[in-house]
Amino acid sequence: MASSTPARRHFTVRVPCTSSNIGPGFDVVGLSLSLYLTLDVTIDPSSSSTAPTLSYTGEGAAEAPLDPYKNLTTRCALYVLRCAGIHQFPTGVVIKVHNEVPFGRGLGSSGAAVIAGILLGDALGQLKLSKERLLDHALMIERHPDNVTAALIGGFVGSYLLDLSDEDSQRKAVPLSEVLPEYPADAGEQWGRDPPAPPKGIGHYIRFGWAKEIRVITIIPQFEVPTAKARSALPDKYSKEDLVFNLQRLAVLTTALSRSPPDSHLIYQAMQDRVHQPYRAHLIPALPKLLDSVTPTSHPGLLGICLSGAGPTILALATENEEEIAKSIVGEFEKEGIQCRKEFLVVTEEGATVTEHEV
Ligand SMILES: Nc1ncnc2c1ncn2[C@@H]1O[C@H](COP(=O)(O)OP(=O)(O)OP(=O)(O)O)[C@@H](O)[C@H]1O
Ligand SMILES: N[C@@H](CCO)C(=O)O
Repeated sequence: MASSTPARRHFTVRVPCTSSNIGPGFDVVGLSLSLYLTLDVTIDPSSSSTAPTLSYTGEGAAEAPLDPYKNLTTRCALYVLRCAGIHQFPTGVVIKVHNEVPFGRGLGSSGAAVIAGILLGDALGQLKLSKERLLDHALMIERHPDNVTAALIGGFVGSYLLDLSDEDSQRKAVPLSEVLPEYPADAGEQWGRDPPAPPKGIGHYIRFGWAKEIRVITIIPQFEVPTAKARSALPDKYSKEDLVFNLQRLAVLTTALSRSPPDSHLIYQAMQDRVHQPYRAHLIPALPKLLDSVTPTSHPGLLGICLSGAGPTILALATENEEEIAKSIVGEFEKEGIQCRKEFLVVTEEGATVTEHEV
């Protein structure tokens, strides 16, 4: 019997940006927000092109590699395919990327790129992996679960990663997003060795509620802080007092943000942090001043303020007066000679999506 030619396909992958930590929840909580990384993907199996053709518009267009073996998203897709025993991309893949998520600002651009790549690999291989299995792959690439879990699941999410074995945590064949700029030479697809599939069920998460009154203000400075640099500024050990300080606040915060009407005094205090922000202050000049001067007393309507992810973006939560709050934060950055853009964002109920279109 003659084998049938694979059908042409057209699908869209859409992944929200994320703000992680929300003060005390370092590497634990993430919030998915309404700036998106979108891939428009067509597959024409009759094409002679073996490597995907990538084009890219929007944030990061000048930096993002268009070589599919170097680009973070397509490397993640290839990782998923190879874990499933599929050694190459299908022929005739054309990917048009449009990105609204600024690079290196603390809004989860790398997490969005990783989730987009995992979903791309799943869709290209028609693997139909479960959300849990998709997350396993993402967590082998971005080892802190906060951004990738919120980007995949949507909403306000808490998560943890099970301890990996020494062998799993050191696998060179995984395209680690913050550690390696690209696959190490001996893990390239032409070497033909497929990476072992990730261990099963390594990421566990829960979605929290989000009070409908809470609005999200992001102030995005015009400079980047690479996450790897912001993580290397952190100490290896913490005092018992500082850990207890954060644990107490995080326990209160996850429920406080779900209650209507939101209690500004409870939330403001519960968003204080001693685990990452103090150690990153030298990377974001206005940060200490901002955290001290923008309060529910000085700015009625404000609920809390913190560094978004590894920074430099500032996340402020408020029930009203968003314009005034944003203006004050922008003003503090301007005093340091730093220009910013402000975005009033919405918490996305839906996480990452893949939509197949008729061709
Ligand atoms: N859409 C994308 N396509 C390709 N590479 C990307 C994309 N988005 C991000 N990256 C890569 O990830 C890097 C930024 O990742 P980094 O972890 O430093 O910051 P971030 O994810 O924006 O911030 P945070 O993790 O604090 O939220 C970029 O410099 C780029 O190399
Ligand atoms: N939790 C991470 C988020 C950045 O990706 C950090 O603060 O380093």
